[in-house]
Amino acid sequence: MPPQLPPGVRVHHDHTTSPSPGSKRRSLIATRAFAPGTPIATFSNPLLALPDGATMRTTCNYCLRVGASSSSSSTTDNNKNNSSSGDGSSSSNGTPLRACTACKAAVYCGAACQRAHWRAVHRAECKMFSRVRESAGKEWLPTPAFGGGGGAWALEGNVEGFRADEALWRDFELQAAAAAVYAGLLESEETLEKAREVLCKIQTNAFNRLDADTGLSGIFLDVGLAMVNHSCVPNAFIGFDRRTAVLRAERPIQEGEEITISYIDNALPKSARQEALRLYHFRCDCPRCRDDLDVYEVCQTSPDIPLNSFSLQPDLSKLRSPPVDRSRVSKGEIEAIYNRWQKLDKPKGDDEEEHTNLARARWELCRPLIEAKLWAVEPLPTTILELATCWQTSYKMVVYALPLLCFLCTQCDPFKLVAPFMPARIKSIVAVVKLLAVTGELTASGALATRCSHEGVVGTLAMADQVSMCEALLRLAVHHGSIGAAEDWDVLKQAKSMLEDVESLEGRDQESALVRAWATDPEDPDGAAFFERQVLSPVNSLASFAIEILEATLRGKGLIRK
Ligand SMILES: C[S@@+](CC[C@H](N)C(=O)[O-])C[C@H]1O[C@@H](n2cnc3c(N)ncnc32)[C@H](O)[C@@H]1O
Repeated sequence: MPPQLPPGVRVHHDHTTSPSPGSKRRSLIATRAFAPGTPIATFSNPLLALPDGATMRTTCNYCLRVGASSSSSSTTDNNKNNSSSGDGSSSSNGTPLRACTACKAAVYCGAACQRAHWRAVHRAECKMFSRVRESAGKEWLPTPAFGGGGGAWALEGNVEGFRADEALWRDFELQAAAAAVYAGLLESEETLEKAREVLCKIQTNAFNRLDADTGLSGIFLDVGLAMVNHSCVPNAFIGFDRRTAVLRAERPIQEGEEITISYIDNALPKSARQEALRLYHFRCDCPRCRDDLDVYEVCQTSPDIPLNSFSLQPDLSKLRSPPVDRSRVSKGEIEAIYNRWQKLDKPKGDDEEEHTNLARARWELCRPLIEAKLWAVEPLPTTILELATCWQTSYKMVVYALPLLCFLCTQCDPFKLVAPFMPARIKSIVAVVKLLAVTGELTASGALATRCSHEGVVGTLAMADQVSMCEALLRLAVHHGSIGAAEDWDVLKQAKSMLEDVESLEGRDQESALVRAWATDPEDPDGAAFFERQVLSPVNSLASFAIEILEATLRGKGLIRK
């Protein structure tokens, strides 16, 4: 039985090339045209939706939102006949989780999620968990990442490919044996073979939803969504909202066109992408791989460039012909830089000094990219982002995180992710707003210069209308977030709530009207001039200090006064 597919998509079977290597077998095809950002299809009846092992006790087992740690002494209702709305709508972010009183393995953020999970899967597994708990004599047990059967439809498993990977196959053999014991099944060769096949299918078709910003965690497998193939220049992307996955267009999609997503971080250099795709057992033949294109080359031809008229990179000519000097560094050198960068040891804890030392080593490795101004080429943007993330929570460095994030929003993100509604772009903008809230207070109290020795940063912030900057940036985030993300996405909810706060400030009627005029029509002359002068200009000015701040901090010269 083929999977039940939502409207908007169909499965295409590649019969002609069936067993040939490189054949995609099945693909998901659009049954109508989709504009960038539009939802293509929603998948809300997953075969598997589990927290992963590490987050099992901190994630609601039904809605998969992260909560506070679980309490095993709970007395939650485990009434098997109880029906409920079961929509799992309670937000469990930070909510204490309660364990099922019978098995103590599954945890929930509330009774609605517990009832819904009971109906969906838990009634079939609860007794088994209890039995294993009794025989193991432990208070609680992890849910095995094995279940659901995976055989509801003939999912691709690449079993022979996995079998050829000795270390991984040994791991699958162990997991399969453990799963058979767990499920109380006879450890016959037939059972173990089936279990291994299920593990291969999960590995091939499930999505890992771990995302600290959304508060989502876990493994998600839907047999319809599992028909989407990979491309490093995808035309679609997936967003998760609790137990639902929404497939959205990233680029314009025509009726009859294959829908593709990226299984990996597609901004990585080619060999790193190939390594990341190794577990999927195919050789990618997308244009990025075929011609070994870098992010700027992919960006230059992206049909999404015009969407940036309403963004922090509204100069579309920069996106069409990026100001980079490729002659200074070869693609082979970039591969080598990335490999060396990845091998550097990461600090185990939160020690700021250790993180700065790592950033210093990474920054030096990136020097050829810096000299060629290839700001959006990995591993440079990740080096900057990780440092900015570390500085955001540092009393000493928080102000310096602002130029770094402005730089990422203007010089890196739009080239890496051309569609402005991509969640990573929105996250960076909201991060800038949060930092402006800090610098705004420091400016108002006169304390900014005591926390930042860079006169350019202090001067720019002193001259800026930081509240209007926040308002305009939040409008960008809310506009694009409403296109590319779930309404319930924490970052979007924060942006909406901060926008309400800013709009409710008194004495800003004129500024608010101009921001609104620009947000309604970016071509409106007064609104556009206001955005250019009060938002874009200070954001670009702050961004222009990022590299010298990084050089000064990471090359040990102390922060320069400019
Ligand atoms: C999630 S499944 C996608 C659906 C799959 N084509 C099928 O027929 O079931 C992932 C598997 O599809 C195949 N696949 C995905 N993208 C591909 C691509 N671009 N080229 C060739 N095979 C691909 C690989 O075998 C991969 O392990």
